[in-house]
Amino acid sequence: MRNATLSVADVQKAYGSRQVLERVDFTLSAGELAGIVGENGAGKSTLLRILAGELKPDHGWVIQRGLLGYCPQQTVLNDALTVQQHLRYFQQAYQLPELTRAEELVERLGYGQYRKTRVRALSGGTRQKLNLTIALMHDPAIVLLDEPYQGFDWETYLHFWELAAELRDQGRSLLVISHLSHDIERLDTAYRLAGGVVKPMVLETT
Ligand SMILES: Nc1ncnc2c1ncn2[C@@H]1O[C@H](COP(=O)(O)OP(=O)(O)OP(=O)(O)O)[C@@H](O)[C@H]1O
Repeated sequence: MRNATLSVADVQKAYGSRQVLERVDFTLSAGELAGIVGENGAGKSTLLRILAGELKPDHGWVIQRGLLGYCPQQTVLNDALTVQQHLRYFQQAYQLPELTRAEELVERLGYGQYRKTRVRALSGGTRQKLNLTIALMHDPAIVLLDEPYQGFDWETYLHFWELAAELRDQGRSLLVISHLSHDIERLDTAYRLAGGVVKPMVLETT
């Protein structure tokens, strides 16, 4: 496939006797905004954790070409640190010379007033904004997002999709996990995860 940045083939995963992923195959390309929808418990987070390298599949392989950004469903934040301290911490982790992009994302997502606030005092939606900022601040080529707009108000939800489309137009690859079928109209490619397999959905064009 043209400019494939993420190739997934024959990925299988069971928890004990429960086979969650039977066989997952798909490819993500540069400049593609894709999504995977599925019912609660279908295995979406399990798949994303495997793609992010956080969980080992029982079988199959994942090939990634380019830097990865991952926004997990559970935020990976420290309650005792402020927003700004998180940005500094991840600046070191990603070895970024400056925080320009991170600052831009903070402004874009509209939570600049909380820079000096400790995470324990942030609302769920604001924590999620920080989680998303951390996933994007190093300008990754491949972006894996697990229900990244949880707790967002409607306006922020729309800003999120604008940002996603912008990254796609800049040639990044995005994979968004969702349990909301109405998100599919915002995607270039939509897949449904059911019965342990991922199948393309036909998108209606207007
Ligand atoms: N660490 C684990 N050990 C055992 N079972 C697990 C584990 N993680 C997930 N499961 C089970 O595997 C199935 C798939 O879980 P997963 O979280 O991947 O689904 P999901 O599609 O992301 O669901 P949701 O939409 O509710 O987030 C569920 O039945 C879940 O209970």
